Amino acid sequence: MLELRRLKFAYRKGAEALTNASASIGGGVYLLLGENGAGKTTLLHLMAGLLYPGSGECLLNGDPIASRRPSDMQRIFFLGDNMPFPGRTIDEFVKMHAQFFPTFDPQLLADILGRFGINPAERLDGMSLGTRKKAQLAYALSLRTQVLLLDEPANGLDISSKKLLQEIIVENITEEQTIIVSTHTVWDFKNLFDGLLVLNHGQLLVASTVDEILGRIAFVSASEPPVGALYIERVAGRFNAIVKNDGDTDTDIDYVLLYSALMNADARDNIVKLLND
Ligand SMILES: Nc1ncnc2c1ncn2[C@@H]1O[C@H](COP(=O)(O)OP(=O)(O)OP(=O)(O)O)[C@@H](O)[C@H]1O
Repeated sequence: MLELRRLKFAYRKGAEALTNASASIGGGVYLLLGENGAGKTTLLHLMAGLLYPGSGECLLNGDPIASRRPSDMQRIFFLGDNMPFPGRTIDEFVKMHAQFFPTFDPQLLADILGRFGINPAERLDGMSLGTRKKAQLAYALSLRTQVLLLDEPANGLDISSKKLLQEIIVENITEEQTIIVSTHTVWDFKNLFDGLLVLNHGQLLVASTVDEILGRIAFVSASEPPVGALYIERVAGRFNAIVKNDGDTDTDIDYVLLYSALMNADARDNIVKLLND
């Protein structure tokens, strides 16, 4: 379990990049959304122990991650966008680094590399951007850490690789694992997520499971604007709306509509209040 307790962070010469973030994040795959500069990478770095909170805490199983206890560091892996992977080949990189992670599963690495069509003896510096990214993702997933933080994992991947990545994650995630995926392209993995985190100008507006969200609000499409809707968008003559879920209306989550609503100053407060009450 990851817990954020009134977590704050400011870069030396900047405004606060994260303001009073509080949340409890259990197992499952979470989508992390926010505009450019909203604080997503900052939050992932705090969760990985790569940054120290200005105040507040980020806890893993009750331990402050900022203490960087080896037993906690072995449970967390952060894969950034464009991260350098020193070593000539994946095999060589794994020999140098994977030993730090007791949960590393070499069979899973071989399996994922095989499914992506990557030879572990292939030189990393000769790989295309997308192939290198797939090799890095294969390594990250095969570490089987309790927490896996993926910053823009779909960057550089072709359409079939994105589909395959989604399948591999679904097949391999265990109940104890939390995977947080920061991405600007939700539709790449739209059936993958169990939860949602939304940042806006350093404020964590939403940190909920999809089930919790759908228990509070419903997503409807109608030929007339629904009365009392929390947010409405008109698309191709229809009204796509977010409404309060008073009963047990069963709808699918529309991440793009919810995100647009949360970025809309008129709709934001009511929806955030409803989701967090
Ligand atoms: N090293 C740094 N020094 C100073 N300010 C920084 C630094 N890194 C980020 N910031 C600032 O902190 C804020 C949050 O940045 P962050 O990189 O966390 O956003 P982000 O949501 O990941 O953005 P993007 O979607 O563009 O990757 C921004 O205002 C950014 O300018």
